[in-house]
Amino acid sequence: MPIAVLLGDINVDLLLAIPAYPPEGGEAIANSQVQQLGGSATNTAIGLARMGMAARMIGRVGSDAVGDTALADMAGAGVDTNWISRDPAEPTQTNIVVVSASGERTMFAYRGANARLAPGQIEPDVLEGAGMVHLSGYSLLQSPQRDAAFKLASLAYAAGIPVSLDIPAGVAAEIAQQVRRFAPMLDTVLLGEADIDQMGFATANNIVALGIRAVVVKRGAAGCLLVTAAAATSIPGLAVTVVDTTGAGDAMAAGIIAARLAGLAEDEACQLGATLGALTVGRVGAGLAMPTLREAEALLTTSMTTGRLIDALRAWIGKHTGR
Ligand SMILES: Nc1ncnc2c1ncn2[C@@H]1O[C@H](COP(=O)(O)OP(=O)(O)OP(=O)(O)O)[C@@H](O)[C@H]1O
Ligand SMILES: O=C(O)C(=O)C[C@H](O)[C@H](O)CO
Repeated sequence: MPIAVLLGDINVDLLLAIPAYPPEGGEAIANSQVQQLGGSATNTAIGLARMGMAARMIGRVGSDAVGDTALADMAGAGVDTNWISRDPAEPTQTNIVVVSASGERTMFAYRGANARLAPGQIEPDVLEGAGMVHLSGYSLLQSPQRDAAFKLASLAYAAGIPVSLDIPAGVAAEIAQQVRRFAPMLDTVLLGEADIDQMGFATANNIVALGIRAVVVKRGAAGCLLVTAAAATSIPGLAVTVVDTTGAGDAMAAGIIAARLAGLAEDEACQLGATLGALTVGRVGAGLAMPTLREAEALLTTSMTTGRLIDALRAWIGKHTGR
């Protein structure tokens, strides 16, 4: 099976669940505190590993203890960490993730070592065995990390390897110009419904018109919309109790990439993405909390009992567990 190569942030998320936001200068006492591995592309890499896929991560952490833990956690989950460098001066990014009573996340971050990933770190052999390349939208925020992302996308495009870009909630307007610059090299773009307007596109079809083969519009509890030049297909959301929305988009990307690498159709890939997204909002955080194949199968079985996707998931499980 071809592997996925991912470029983006490697973070430690400090998740604080608060009952309500305080006024500026006030204090919110959290109901709980969880510290765990995070970073959008890292979460997607772990999600892919949880699906039994091979994932190679390109990124940068600090020369600090949290960087050691992040690398060990990723390697322990089965992600190839050989293309991750250490910054001698900047810290591993730590995100304060404030989760409100409705489960919505708001983040505070210093980008530290992530932003210092340089194009010199991207050698052509990073694409050895690659079937897909995935970029996190956070990697388009600043150079030199953005230049590294551009170099990787250019190499992949030249080699005929499809490139996907996930645009996380909150940064769309900031990276709108960069998305247009990267567009000729992109195969698939995932973005939130509200981001389409914020980026000045008005409709998902206008993004497709840039030459992008598939646009996946993330719609929270409503699921997602797959838009190609030929059709728009709605994939409904699965019913779950929302605990924390952190990483839902990252999990969705993992499902889509895994299914595509496994040769499933585009709408089935989105269905698996929506399943992993729904499972993720039902738990605290992302990182090592990314759903497994068995969890995806169990949730999908409650909404559909037959079909190629379920068969494929069962075959995957059989292959990885000998069941
Ligand atoms: N409340 C929910 N119920 C069911 N499915 C959900 C829910 N929230 C998200 N999902 C699934 O996960 C996908 C991605 O979630 P969402 O739309 O919140 O993306 P996002 O804003 O990019 O997330 P993030 O940036 O926090 O990772 C949705 O398209 C949907 O399929
Ligand atoms: O990728 C980044 O830089 C993020 O801010 C993502 C968060 O760390 C978090 O894990 C949610 O995706």
